[in-house]
Amino acid sequence: MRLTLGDFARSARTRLDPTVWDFFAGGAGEERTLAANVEAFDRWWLRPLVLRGAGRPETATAILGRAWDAPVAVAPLAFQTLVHPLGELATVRGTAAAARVPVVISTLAGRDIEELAAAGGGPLWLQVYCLRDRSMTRRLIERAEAAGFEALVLTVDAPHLGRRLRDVRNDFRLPPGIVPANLEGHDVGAPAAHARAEFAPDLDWSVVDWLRSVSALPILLKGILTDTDAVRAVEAGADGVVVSNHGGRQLDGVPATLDVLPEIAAAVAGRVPVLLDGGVRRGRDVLAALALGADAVLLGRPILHGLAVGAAQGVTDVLTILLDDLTDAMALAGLRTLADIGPQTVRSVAAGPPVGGSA
Ligand SMILES: Cc1cc2nc3c(=O)[nH]c(=O)nc-3n(C[C@H](O)[C@H](O)[C@H](O)COP(=O)(O)O)c2cc1C
Ligand SMILES: CC(C)CC(=O)C(=O)O
Repeated sequence: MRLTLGDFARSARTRLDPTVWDFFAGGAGEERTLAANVEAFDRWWLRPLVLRGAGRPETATAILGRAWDAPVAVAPLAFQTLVHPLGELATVRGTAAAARVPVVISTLAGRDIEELAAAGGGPLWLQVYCLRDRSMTRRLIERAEAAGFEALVLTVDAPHLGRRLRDVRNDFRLPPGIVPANLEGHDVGAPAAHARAEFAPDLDWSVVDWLRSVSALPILLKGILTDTDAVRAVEAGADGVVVSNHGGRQLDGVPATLDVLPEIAAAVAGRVPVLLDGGVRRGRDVLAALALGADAVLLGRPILHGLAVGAAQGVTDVLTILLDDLTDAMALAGLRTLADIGPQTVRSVAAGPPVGGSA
């Protein structure tokens, strides 16, 4: 019986080729950051308040003026046809069956943008890897906007791919036929070499103006890890930031996203939404992220695990488990709506026993 996202991870592992598993599961370098993302959530306890009439809590929220059923969206994840032939199509349908929340479609998606927009799912956002070929990047954005995508998520932490040692050791290559469907003529082969050849390695802050000049969609910057860059993002006109270390896949040795969230939320000071990804696996993780300043979180690898186990139904199951767990945690913590969540909702494990508490 699969009751947790960990159960889905274990089932997925038995179904996938070990080198494909390594590509999904792995991180850069010694994977310190990868491990830290998950561990960070265990450094917080929850502080429940009783007799609050919480009943069945309401998880709905609004981000960038759009209603979401819950503060959990699907992170951009490249090459989903590697997991299941339906790839992103199953993810879009499976997500919509669980909740009305956005799915962020990767620049390196395995299915056509137009096909995904026609799939009858919920809101779609486009993740942008800005390519050396700006005209191809622009065309991708224009197609997404024409198809009804609602936001752009520019990934800012990947001038090239981090050094993922599992992939180096496995000499990992995408099988023939696994291609980025929306990048005509791109035959990826080895992902790291493809990224070195095709991603713009020299982006600076002017890229935000460029994006603004080619699209009217809201622009979020994904991969912000400092208050300095969060302020810069807001000043550059970004409509939102995603606190992310790319699931530990880029620069190993950067902190867990949850650890940098408070400084970033304080610097942004409510001017734009703050999203977070990395290591979210339980309802209480969502609570902790919101308590420490996030407006919503993105879910990464567990979506791939759901896809591997049961295509669209697997994605639905993964999201349903997480959202039921969130509702359960809110009810038990006395939180009726997301507005009840704040710094008072959590307590640092490191804080030790309360001063003056009985021994
Ligand atoms: C297999 C895989 C592919 C990914 N592809 C992309 C991508 O195309 N674009 C991007 O911005 N981030 C990509 N990411 C990073 C995720 O969007 C996200 O930041 C990360 O997975 C969140 O951490 P989690 O997996 O611990 O939930 C990818 C991550 C994985 C594991
Ligand atoms: C191969 C990619 C560019 C996708 C990926 O693995 C990532 O972004 O982490």
